[in-house]
Amino acid sequence: MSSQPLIGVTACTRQIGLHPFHIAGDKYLRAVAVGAGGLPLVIPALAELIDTPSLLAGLDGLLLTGSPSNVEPHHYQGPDSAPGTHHDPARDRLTLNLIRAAVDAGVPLLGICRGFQEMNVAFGGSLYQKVHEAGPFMDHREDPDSPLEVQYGLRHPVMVQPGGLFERLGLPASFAVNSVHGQGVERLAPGLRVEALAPDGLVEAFSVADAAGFAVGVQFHPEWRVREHPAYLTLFQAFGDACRQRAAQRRAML
Ligand SMILES: N[C@@H](CCC(=O)NCCCC(=O)O)C(=O)O
Repeated sequence: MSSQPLIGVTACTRQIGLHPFHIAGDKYLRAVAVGAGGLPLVIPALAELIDTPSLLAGLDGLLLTGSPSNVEPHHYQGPDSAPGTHHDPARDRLTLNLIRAAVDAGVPLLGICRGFQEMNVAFGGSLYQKVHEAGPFMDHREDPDSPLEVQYGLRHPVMVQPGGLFERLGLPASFAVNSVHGQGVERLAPGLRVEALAPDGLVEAFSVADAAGFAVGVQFHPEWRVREHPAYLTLFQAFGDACRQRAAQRRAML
């Protein structure tokens, strides 16, 4: 039997030419393999065709990817989006339920950027639709005209909050991260514990306080060059360890 845990990776819907596709970025799939040591399995945004309990029973972990699209604001009772905002309602339909079910089932979970925002919404939190217009915050968006290396380069530190999972994982009190998002956590959902903050006070990471397994969301992108950044690697390795533990439990039950 394979020692690689099977890790579901959420897909976005995308029209390519005349055809609709379900896609997941290469960097997420590679980070699952090289950072977490897992076998990535892309999960299409086909909520109506997926039996969630059966899917979760076959998974050792779940990675919620980032995306240029934004969660539709009606999911958090927010005002309508500005005209032209990119949404992906099929992805919302899948992920918001899947997140709650995964945590209930003890499936290890790592949410990145949109995935982190989805976790907050799934548990009853709300989002700033434009962080840069919301008050004391810096502009957390990338410059879309700069090379990818620059867009995903280190932009600001995050401050690890004492007494939490990040501290137990041995992450330093402060480390530098990238920043590639326009939205952010406004009201933190009940049951989420802040793990790290940006210097402007924006929530950059949380864990699900009473989750049976690893359940972490990060606003930054640890999948980017995961092997080159010690804190990114620590997060993916901890996620992979939790997935291997679940895989061993699942095998023991066979
Ligand atoms: N659209 C949201 C989430 C931002 C996000 O996930 N960015 C990543 C884009 C592409 C990728 O790296 O997968 C927001 O703007 O806050």
